[in-house]
Amino acid sequence: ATTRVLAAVFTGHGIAAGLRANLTALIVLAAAACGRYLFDAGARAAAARLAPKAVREADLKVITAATAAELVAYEDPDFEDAHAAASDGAEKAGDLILDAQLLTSAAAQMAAAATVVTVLHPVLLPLLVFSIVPCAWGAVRGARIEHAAHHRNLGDSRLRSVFRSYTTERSTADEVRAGTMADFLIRQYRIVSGRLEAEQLKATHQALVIQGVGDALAAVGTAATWAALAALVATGRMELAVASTAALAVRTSGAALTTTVRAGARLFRTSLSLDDWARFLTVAKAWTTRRGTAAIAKDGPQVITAEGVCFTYPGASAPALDGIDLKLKRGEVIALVGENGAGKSTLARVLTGLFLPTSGSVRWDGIDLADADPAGVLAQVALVPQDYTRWPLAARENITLGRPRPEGDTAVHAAAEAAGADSVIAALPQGLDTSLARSWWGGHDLSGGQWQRIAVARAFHRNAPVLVMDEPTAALDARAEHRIYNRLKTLATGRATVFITHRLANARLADRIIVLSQGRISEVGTYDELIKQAGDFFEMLKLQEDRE
Ligand SMILES: Nc1ncnc2c1ncn2[C@@H]1O[C@H](COP(=O)(O)OP(=O)(O)OP(=O)(O)O)[C@@H](O)[C@H]1O
Repeated sequence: ATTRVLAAVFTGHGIAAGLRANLTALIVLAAAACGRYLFDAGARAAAARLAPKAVREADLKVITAATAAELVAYEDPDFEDAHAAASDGAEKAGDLILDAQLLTSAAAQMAAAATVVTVLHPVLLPLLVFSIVPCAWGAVRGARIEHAAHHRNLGDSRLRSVFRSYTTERSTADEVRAGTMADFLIRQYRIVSGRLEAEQLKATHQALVIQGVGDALAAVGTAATWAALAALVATGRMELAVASTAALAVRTSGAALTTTVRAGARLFRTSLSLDDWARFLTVAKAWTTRRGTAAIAKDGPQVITAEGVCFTYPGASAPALDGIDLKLKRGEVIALVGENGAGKSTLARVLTGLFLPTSGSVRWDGIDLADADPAGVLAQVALVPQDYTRWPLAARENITLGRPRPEGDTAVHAAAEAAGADSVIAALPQGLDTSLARSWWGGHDLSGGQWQRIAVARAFHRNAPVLVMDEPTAALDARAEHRIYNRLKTLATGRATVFITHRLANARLADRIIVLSQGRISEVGTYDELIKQAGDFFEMLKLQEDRE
């Protein structure tokens, strides 16, 4: 149709008459242009609708895989790097849709133009291909080089964003100011940024050289196409109107080529990021499927036994736990004491199945936790960790953690009362409905000790048969601490309870005290027995009493 319209224009018998005679061709051209516009707009609209959904689903996969992985995975820097790359990849999932749409439409345009060129004269096609291939090669190689640099930079990128958030976030704002740390942190930020930029610049240079070679070869191909076209016209083997259509097609395919190569290279880079996303899902799965499916009794274990338990953190040179043997019965309260770094928190995590021992075993009623269904195990555990989280949620959700009991708020108030958090809730403007997200409008904040009472209330509310509290009263005033330990005996009835404390007088209420030293059990006994032994425990207690 284009050739017929052009021929009508170029014949010299009057343009209007020529066009009138070729009205059908003109209508075909107009319809093709409108059709193209409509299809293109439709494709863009569809891509714009799909892209955010793709990002959401990809991100949810990362979140689900990360939360299902073993806790110890977070101790492995490779897992963290893979996680960062996957989060990056998930964000690019939307680009994948948009780039794929752009690439498809550009490729369709190029294919159409190439078909036209071939129909007009077959010799033009190989020349056109010669102008495409080197350009595409250069772009793909360049994208690969830049992505490899991005990969090498993953650790530093993570470090930089950590520096950034530590420097500017509310939780660290007081230390940054009181410690006049801002200059130091900004200097560190600059150092890491410098490393990142140098690596990126090196990669960009390499990519530009490769792309330059590809583009130069492609330019030779394009020049050859134009030369062939000129030769065909000059030797009378192609009419001028046909040559004009061919010239239009070559121009169209040239423009489409540029878009195709750009979109293709971007798509390729995005696909490499999605490779990272997929790789993380595999890595996380490997950290998920390390346990069995044996079912734990629904009402929790009667006996927890640790035999020859050793635990070494990934990458650590020395074990944090070394040959621990221990038996904890339901209804018993055990206090774990020892110096900083002795292994108390690690042992608490191993006994509750949060970590699996590197060697040895932890059994709940004879079932090795390595063979047990992890969800079934953790459903029986209530844990107050040393570093509890100040969830940006309402007070109610900060205690129920999204798992309300059938009794509703009655259970929440009972748990709060046992943890001494009832007075905290009573002072909140909207009681349990008060948002504890200070950074958001209308949020309310609590003091360190008030937060700790809420954290203890969480564990009490969970009403699980295995209760583990890691320094639950470290931030509490004397009265609040006294109240919790007074209540503990009652709350521990029918449960297996472990608490970690540095205030050794609190260990008096435990049925058994276990003293840890450098990952080993150094003493075991009741409070009175350990005092009689006059060993480590007695010595630490004396030091504490003398100080007080
Ligand atoms: N993520 C980790 N990677 C490597 N080593 C770790 C990690 N966490 C703890 N450790 C090491 O494991 C040992 C035991 O740590 P753990 O936190 O269990 O001690 P703790 O007795 O609870 O100490 P504290 O009284 O200070 O809370 C320490 O030597 C510590 O340095």
